[in-house]
Amino acid sequence: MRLIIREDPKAVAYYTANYVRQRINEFKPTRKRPFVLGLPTGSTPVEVYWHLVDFFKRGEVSFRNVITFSMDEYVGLPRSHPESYCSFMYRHLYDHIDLRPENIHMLDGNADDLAAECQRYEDKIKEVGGIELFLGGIGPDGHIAFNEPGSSLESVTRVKTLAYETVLANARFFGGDVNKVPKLALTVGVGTVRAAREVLLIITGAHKAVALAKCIEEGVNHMWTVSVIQLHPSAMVVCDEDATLELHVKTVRYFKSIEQVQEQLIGRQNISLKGSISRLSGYDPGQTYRVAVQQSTGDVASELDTGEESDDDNVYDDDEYPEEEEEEEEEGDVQKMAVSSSADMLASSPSEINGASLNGSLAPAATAGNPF
Ligand SMILES: O=P(O)(O)OC[C@H]1O[C@](O)(CO)[C@@H](O)[C@@H]1O
Repeated sequence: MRLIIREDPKAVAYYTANYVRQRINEFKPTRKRPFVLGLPTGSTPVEVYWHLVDFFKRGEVSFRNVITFSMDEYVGLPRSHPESYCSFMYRHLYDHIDLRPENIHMLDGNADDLAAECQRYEDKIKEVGGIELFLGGIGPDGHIAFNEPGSSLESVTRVKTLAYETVLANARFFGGDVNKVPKLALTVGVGTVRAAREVLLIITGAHKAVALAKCIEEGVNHMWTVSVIQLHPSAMVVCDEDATLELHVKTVRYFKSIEQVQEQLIGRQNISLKGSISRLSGYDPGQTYRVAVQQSTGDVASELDTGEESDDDNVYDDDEYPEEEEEEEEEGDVQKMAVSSSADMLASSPSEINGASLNGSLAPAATAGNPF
């Protein structure tokens, strides 16, 4: 599992959106070979979606050959209700990008037969070849999607009763009135998330610090369903500093040092987007070095190996990172997307890459695209 720690929720959102953009572009989806993306709701991913909309508007990513599956939906709330997860997804993402309507998949919490609806969803996921990347959030009680404590770690899409803690947490979306929060939801299962080829979780805020500690430092446990990602071969958690408050200092340093060593010593050019080391060009095991921690503040936070210091804080210049080659797309309707170098991936904010920050106009206004 990778744990990527960024300064604050803004840096987490940018890192995550940038990662999704690059995964889609590296995949080079076509109509016949679409990129299948699982998506969460909640407040945490909102800024991720703003960035994705921004990338789309700038022509840096297309969703034309992306298929999406939402993680969950309330039972009994009309789809047109502003707090339905269906409305949420249109408001924050779908109304603003080029997804084909037929590629949008959501659970229907008003279906006559909820069990059949859940089975339909599982079948559809299989039919499109499984989920390539599941983006997820968690609740303060460590639930992933709406898989509350005690959920089977093999569970699939089903009806779930929400824990009181979750109802309380979500009351803020219903005028603070717990009585207005639906008590049932349809949710993909823990097993559904595990079956995705890659899982990326975003966890921010001190109120999720215990859940993150349970996820990272303790065993796999159905009372903290997020902990199941320890068993996943390709899982990454992107969190902010506040969410690390319950982790041991040693754990935080460990994960930060892994990122630093990879970036500074092994070299970004040798690391794939998903974190594996594929080659070792320019790597010198005997080199003396100074590690600059590239936090979003950009300051130097630690030094490894006290031998001779290099003149530069950065061992590698951005210019040294090879550009990925662009290939011809298979189909005429596929927009060509530039694949950014992995140097982009490691940046924490838009200004590090584009020299411009996200402008406020990006926050999408509620529009009428939600057909429900
Ligand atoms: O990001 P927030 O607002 O804390 O909410 C996260 C929640 O949203 C969910 O994605 C529910 O859809 C859960 O995984 C989690 O409960």
